Amino acid sequence: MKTNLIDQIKAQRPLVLVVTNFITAGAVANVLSAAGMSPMMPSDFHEATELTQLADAVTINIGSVDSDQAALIDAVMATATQLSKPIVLDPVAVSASQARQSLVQSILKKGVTLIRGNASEIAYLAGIQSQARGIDAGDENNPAYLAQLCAQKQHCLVVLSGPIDYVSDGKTTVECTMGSPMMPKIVGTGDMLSAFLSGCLSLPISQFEAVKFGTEYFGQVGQRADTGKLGDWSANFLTILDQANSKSWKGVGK
Ligand SMILES: Nc1ncnc2c1ncn2[C@@H]1O[C@H](COP(=O)(O)OP(=O)(O)OP(=O)(O)O)[C@@H](O)[C@H]1O
Ligand SMILES: Cc1ncsc1CCO
Ligand SMILES: [Mg+2]
Repeated sequence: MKTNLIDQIKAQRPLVLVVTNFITAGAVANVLSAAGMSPMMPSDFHEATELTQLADAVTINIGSVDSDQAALIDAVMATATQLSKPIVLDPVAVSASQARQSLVQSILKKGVTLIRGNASEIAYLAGIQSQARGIDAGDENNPAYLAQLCAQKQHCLVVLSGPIDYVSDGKTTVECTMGSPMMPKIVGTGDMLSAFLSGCLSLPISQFEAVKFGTEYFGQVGQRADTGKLGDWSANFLTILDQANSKSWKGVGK
C-alpha cells in the first residue's frame, strides 16, 4: 500500500456525491469526512445535475431506494456519465426484488467504474445463482472467480468484500486480507467502503491501483479499530482515519 496516498487524499479533499440509503447515511458521511473527503448526499432530483457537476466522484447505493430516489439516480447517472466522473455502484440486496434487479440493470447499462458488493451481490451480477439473505451475503463458493467473472460480464472494476476482499478488473484479481470479524456486525461497513472507494478514484493513479489502495487501507483501519469491543469499533475507526498520515502508517501493508 502506498502510504503517501493517505496524505494525497487529505490534500485533495475529493467531493464525493452519495445517493445513499437512510439507514447508514450519517455513518457513511462521517467516514468520508474523517478520511479527508467531503460528503454530499442530495435527495431532490431537481438539483442532481448541478450537484453532480461539482462532484469529483459519485456513489449510487440502492439500499433503501424508492421511486423518488430512482429519479435522483437517473439524473445523477446522466450527468456523471456525460462528464466521465468515476461512478461506484453498491448493489445492496440486488437479487432480493424485481425492482432492485431492473434498477441495477438500467444503471449498469449506462456504465459504472466499479461495483462494490458482498459475495452474494457479486455472484448475482456475475450471472450465478446466489445464496443472499437480504443485505447479508450467504455462503458463496470461489469468491475470487466470482469477482473476476462479474468484472468481465459487467465491463468494470469489481470489489467483492468479505473475510477476504477481492479486487478485479476481469484479468487481474488481487486479495486484501485485512479487516475484522466485527465489520460485518456493524451495519453499513460495506456502504462506507463503497463511498470511500469513490473518493479514492479521484486520485491521479490508475483506477485499479486506486481501488486496490482504498480496499487495503479501509481493511487495515478496520483491523486496527478492533480493540475487542463492538461498541467501540465505529468511534475507533473514525479516530484512526482522522489521525492517519503517511508517517504514522510508514511500512504498513507492503
Ligand atoms: N469476516 C470478516 N473478517 C474481516 N473483515 C470483514 C469480514 N466480513 C466483512 N469484512 C469487511 O467489512 C467490510 C464490509 O464488507 P461486507 O462484505 O460485510 O459488506 P456488506 O455486506 O455490503 O455490508 P453492509 O451491507 O452492512 O454495508 C469490508 O471492508 C470487508 O473487508
Ligand atoms: C439494513 C439495511 N436495509 C437496507 S440498506 C441497509 C443498510 C446496509 O446497506
Ligand atoms: Mg452492502
